[in-house]
Amino acid sequence: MRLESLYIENFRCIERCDIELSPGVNCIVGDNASGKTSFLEAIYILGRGESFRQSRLGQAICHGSDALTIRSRLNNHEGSRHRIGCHVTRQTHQLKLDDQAETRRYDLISVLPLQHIDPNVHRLLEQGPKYRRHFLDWGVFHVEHAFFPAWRRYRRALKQRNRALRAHRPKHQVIAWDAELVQQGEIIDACRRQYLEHIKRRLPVTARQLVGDDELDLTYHPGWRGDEGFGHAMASSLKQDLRAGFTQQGPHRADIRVSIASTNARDWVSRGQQKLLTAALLLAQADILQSTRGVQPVLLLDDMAAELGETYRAALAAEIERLGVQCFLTFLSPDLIPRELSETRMFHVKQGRIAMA
Ligand SMILES: Nc1ncnc2c1ncn2[C@@H]1O[C@H](COP(=O)(O)OP(=O)(O)OP(=O)(O)O)[C@@H](O)[C@H]1O
Repeated sequence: MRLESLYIENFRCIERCDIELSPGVNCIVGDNASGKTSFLEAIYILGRGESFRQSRLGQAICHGSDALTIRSRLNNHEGSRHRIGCHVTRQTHQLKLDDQAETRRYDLISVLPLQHIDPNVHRLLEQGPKYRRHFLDWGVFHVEHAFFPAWRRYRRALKQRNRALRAHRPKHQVIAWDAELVQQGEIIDACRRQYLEHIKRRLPVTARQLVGDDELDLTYHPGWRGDEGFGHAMASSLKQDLRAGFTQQGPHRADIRVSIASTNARDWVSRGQQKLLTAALLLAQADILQSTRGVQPVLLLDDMAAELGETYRAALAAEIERLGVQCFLTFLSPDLIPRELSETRMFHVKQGRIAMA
């Protein structure tokens, strides 16, 4: 999928922007606080229906305005075209895909798969399992069709079971949810395992080069103990669940371990290497999406030069070039744009005004 155009009105410091985009590499260049991240954020909102800044969308309305608007025309290489948009007021927000009466976040995510690589991307390795589950499930969602319905049913059953546990309801009201949890949990688990095999096969050369001859490996932890399956693990942890007041085992606790030469990667590599390794994992996902579903994701890379020297920047740029997908990269200065990126369209941003260079 590619964005042909982008229209932004009253979004953070961007009062108005109406531009045609390159189907390849788009570089957004400007000083600190000029509006580069806001530009990427606007695209992210179109593809996800929410912001990566974790604030309510209403807070992104330009100070002094009542509403913000973001719109784009999209096309894919097979010629299918879409229009997506988002209109936000202080009270409400409305997402719109083509002429659909009601657009859900699910519709946007399906039509515009976005891969976002920000300066904190290394937290995927450093921080809690939530980030790694999120990473895994982004790919599983787009590639394994059985995943999303199972995930939705699992979440619903988990919520009910936890509610029963918290309220100290009788045991039979708690275990009434177990069959559904186990059935859907096993589908989620199978989808994740299958997807992880794709990742292992496609982890780009960038990552292999990064860790030299040492072995880079990903190990999946399903979220429960023992080898006898989720049903068995769930039954044997009932007593602890009743005591704790929540469901302690299951796919909602899954994790993946990224290791190099059998050592956890976060304890082994430098911050710059962590960043490159994480970016390589995310780019592998983009690669899988293209090769298995023929869908091209859009890449958003915020300040890719931060903490990366020339060699690492060149390696990352070469990988982006190889993928050949549409991407948006921000830079503080044009000198930081790697030479490996060919045919780039450059936009200058100054105090929220965006113009083609
Ligand atoms: N709702 C808003 N209305 C107006 N301006 C806002 C709003 N929210 C944020 N801003 C401002 O927008 C400016 C641009 O922020 P942005 O994060 O896009 O900059 P940036 O170019 O990515 O900067 P850096 O290179 O320092 O990361 C900031 O000065 C910020 O204070």
